[in-house]
Amino acid sequence: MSTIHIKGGRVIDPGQGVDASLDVWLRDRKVLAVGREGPGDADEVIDAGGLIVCPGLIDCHVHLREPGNEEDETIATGADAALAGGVTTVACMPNTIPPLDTPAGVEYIVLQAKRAKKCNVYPVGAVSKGRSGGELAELGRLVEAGAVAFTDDGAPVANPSLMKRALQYASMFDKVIMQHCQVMELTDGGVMNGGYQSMRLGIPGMPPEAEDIMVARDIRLAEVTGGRLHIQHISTARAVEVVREGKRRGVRVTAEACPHHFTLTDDRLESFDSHFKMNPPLRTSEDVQAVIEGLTDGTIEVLSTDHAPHAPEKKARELNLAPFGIIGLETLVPLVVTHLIGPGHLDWPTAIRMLTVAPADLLGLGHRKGSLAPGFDADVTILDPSARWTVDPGRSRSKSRNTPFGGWEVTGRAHTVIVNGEIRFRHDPGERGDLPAG
Ligand SMILES: NC(=O)N[C@@H](CC(=O)O)C(=O)O
Repeated sequence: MSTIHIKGGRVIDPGQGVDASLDVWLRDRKVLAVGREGPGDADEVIDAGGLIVCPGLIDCHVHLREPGNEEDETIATGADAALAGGVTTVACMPNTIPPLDTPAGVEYIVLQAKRAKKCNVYPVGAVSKGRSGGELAELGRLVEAGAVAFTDDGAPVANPSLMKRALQYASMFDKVIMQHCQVMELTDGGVMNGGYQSMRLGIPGMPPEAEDIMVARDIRLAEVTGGRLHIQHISTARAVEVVREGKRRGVRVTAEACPHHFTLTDDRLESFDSHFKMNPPLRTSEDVQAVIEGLTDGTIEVLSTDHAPHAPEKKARELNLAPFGIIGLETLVPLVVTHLIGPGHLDWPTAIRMLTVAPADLLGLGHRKGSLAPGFDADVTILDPSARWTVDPGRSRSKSRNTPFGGWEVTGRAHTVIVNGEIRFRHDPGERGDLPAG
């Protein structure tokens, strides 16, 4: 029976409506108490003075690459990068090789994550067999094996009839269909956002309407089926507006935004640097502003990373041949602090909600994760809200280095991370890249 006492921190637990200087006690892999009085006999005491103590952060959109592309990432390395980013739970995407479209594939992820003993990993199953968009996967069997949601991420579920059936069938298990919204016929061969910059640079574009159209289509399908729809990595102003309007009609639609879509714009591609190549692509400043407004007004309720590691030699290829995607687990917190909380777009409780109780509810984990209520899992993230440091790709715990944020001076980082009642990450003070306070 081990007890951890986290004392003197600012406890922010939006699920419980808590934002106060309180102590937290963990015992036997569960939250024991949050308050000013607790058991005196702790095995470990953590001084959280000047720090933020919150439920373990949950990232619902992470590519771990295992099985099949272990040269980019493994479950162990990705789950370790999550810890360094303050993330205690990830939902991993099914675009592995083979894809997660069978119970055995889902069970493999669960087993490998347990062996790694880093962050918690929950598999997201494929919607269609082989992620081919042709035939529904056996969703019920995938749920039994441990799938917490379904997506064909990396590809849309393009066939509207299949999408409609997926929404209907998944709702039998109260699971969400996460959609990568892209009309492929409009983006074929595209490398960056389609618009003024792509024309100016002579780079094939992916027009925003490729996202807008599928978002609108799928919201209508969710409306007629009553199914649960989640819009992944939303990136366009029109998509945000369509989600806002769908919510007004009572449609069961949620949405997530990733840091690159609220910090970067498509003019960055003038560098022809593939670290600015991801899908959906970087959009215009109007789109960035709309994503921020969507976060501010609650249209977008989840923050995620779409952590998409690619080995350096793959990203070193010329722009139109390099794969889409960037890593993000270790820059999530600093980019949220620096570019959402710092400028006043979000307050701390709202930002923490988007990384705890909101993704927990999305993944059906809200009864045990995403809050510090007594009896909940002892997953705790302790953040240093004022730490200033410089992003150094070479120090990432990911196997890959493909971040566009290298060299950025940021504020905020993970201090201590506890998973299942065990301290699994401590930031070592004076680490290279730390900047003087002030
Ligand atoms: N988001 C990305 O840019 N890349 C994703 C797949 C995808 O969604 O295209 C990946 O798996 O690399």
